[in-house]
Amino acid sequence: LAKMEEKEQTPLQEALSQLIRQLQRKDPSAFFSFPVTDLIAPGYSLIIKRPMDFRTMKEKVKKEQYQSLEELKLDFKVMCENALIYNKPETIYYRSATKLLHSGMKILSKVSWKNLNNIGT
Ligand SMILES: CC(=O)c1cc(-c2ccccn2)c2ncccn12
Repeated sequence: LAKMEEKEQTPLQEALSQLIRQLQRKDPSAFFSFPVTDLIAPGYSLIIKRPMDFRTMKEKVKKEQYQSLEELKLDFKVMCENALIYNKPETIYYRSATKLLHSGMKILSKVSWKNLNNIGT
């Protein structure tokens, strides 16, 4: 399909996209919406080995690169932990990451893979 004609999402992809939308609501400042660049964060790419952000997660859903909810949970945790590694505790990014990690894991612990799998069955 040409880029313009979006492919129909499977029920699973739809559920995962909805989950990411829920998690993004916990990042009102949109600090985690896009990949962190070395431009805004000097030395970032040298310090952070596994960068992750919500846009990348959404792309992975579209490319059906998540085989399980666990893999999405892992990317979410890595995204938050990267911010705790790179940023100093007193920064807004560190504080936002702490809050996002807690609120996000609450959301993710409520979602069971089973009911995600049963969608559309
Ligand atoms: C998530 C993160 O570590 C982050 C996001 C940002 C960010 C994200 C959007 C707009 C401006 N800054 C940022 N800036 C400097 C240092 C770290 N960051």
